Amino acid sequence: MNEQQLINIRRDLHQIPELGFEEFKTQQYLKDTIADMPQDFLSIEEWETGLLVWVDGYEGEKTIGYRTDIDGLPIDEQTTYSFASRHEGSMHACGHDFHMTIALGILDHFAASQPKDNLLFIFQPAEEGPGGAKPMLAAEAFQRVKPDEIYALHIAPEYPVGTIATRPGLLFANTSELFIDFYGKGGHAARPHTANDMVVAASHFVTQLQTIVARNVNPLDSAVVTVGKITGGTKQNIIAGKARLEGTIRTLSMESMTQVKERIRHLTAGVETGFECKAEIDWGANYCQVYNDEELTRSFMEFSEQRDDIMLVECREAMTGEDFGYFLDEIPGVMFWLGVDTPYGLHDARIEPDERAIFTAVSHMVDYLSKNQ
Ligand SMILES: CC(=O)N[C@@H](CCC[C@H](N)C(=O)O)C(=O)O
Repeated sequence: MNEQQLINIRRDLHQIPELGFEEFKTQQYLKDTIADMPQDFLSIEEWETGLLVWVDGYEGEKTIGYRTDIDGLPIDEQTTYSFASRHEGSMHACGHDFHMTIALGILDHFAASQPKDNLLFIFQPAEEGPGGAKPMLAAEAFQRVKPDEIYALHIAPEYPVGTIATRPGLLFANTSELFIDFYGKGGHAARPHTANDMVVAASHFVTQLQTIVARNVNPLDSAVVTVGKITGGTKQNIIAGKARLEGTIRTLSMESMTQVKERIRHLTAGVETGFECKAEIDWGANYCQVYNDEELTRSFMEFSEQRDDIMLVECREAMTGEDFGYFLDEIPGVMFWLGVDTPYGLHDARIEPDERAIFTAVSHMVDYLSKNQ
């Protein structure tokens, strides 16, 4: 594939973002694109809305996996693109259109030029939620072709194009979603004494949540508790009988995750008592940390450092979550950041990553995966 073809693919995919396990058009687009490649060494299997694409190696003594996520986010796009999302309310705002294009670019190379090792290209649904990696790993279809080592990347807005950033060991945090419903008693805005206001209860709770990171978690073991959404009530002059908080927890250790959840349970019980209401907690999807294999990561970093067109950064760990962590929990491998140089962060409706990063990643991974040939 030449550079223009890669850009066209990225722009096509950008227009059809779909949420987790609803990636039907995306799956069809991937299948159609792969069907245009030489087929001699390829076999393709569908898993839910994802794909597993096997490339037969000429020696085939081991199998190397390369994983991309394929889902979009529920965001109203605000870019300046002429090829903006055609799916109202959905957007590729976390770079999965880049990730897929890069995977297709690498696959296209090896479909035409048989690799020494077998390669498995994993097009995984639902990274943003509810999490496709865990069920995919457990699936018989995956276990049959399970690779011996595995790689993945994530775009990084803050680094210039040409940058690869990673580190041996912990790269991304443990995550848990957080949903809490508060149930009280609605009423007339002018008669608060006859009602039980869940906007007030939920507001107190959000303030109390801030004490967990400030006062409970060891300051040397970082954690984040973010409430990203609050809903409650129906009208300005009606007291809300119900309020809902939606958020996420991030920790660098499982011990802190257990501790944070325990504190949330206690604080919730306190609000139930203090405000005479009922609360229900749902932890949603939980992702395990992304932990890079130390030896493979050092070897990948050494390889990257030798390249004139790559600026290698040994970065700090991040509080981002990624269900690629489940693959790394079973298979040694490496995840890395790819610089795409945009002032807007991941999950920002205005993000416009620099497309030249696609060529950097394809050529780097093709060379890396060819290094033992
Ligand atoms: C790379 C990235 O942005 N990943 C997401 C993963 C979502 C995790 C889960 N749905 C949660 O919100 O806890 C992230 O938000 O870090």
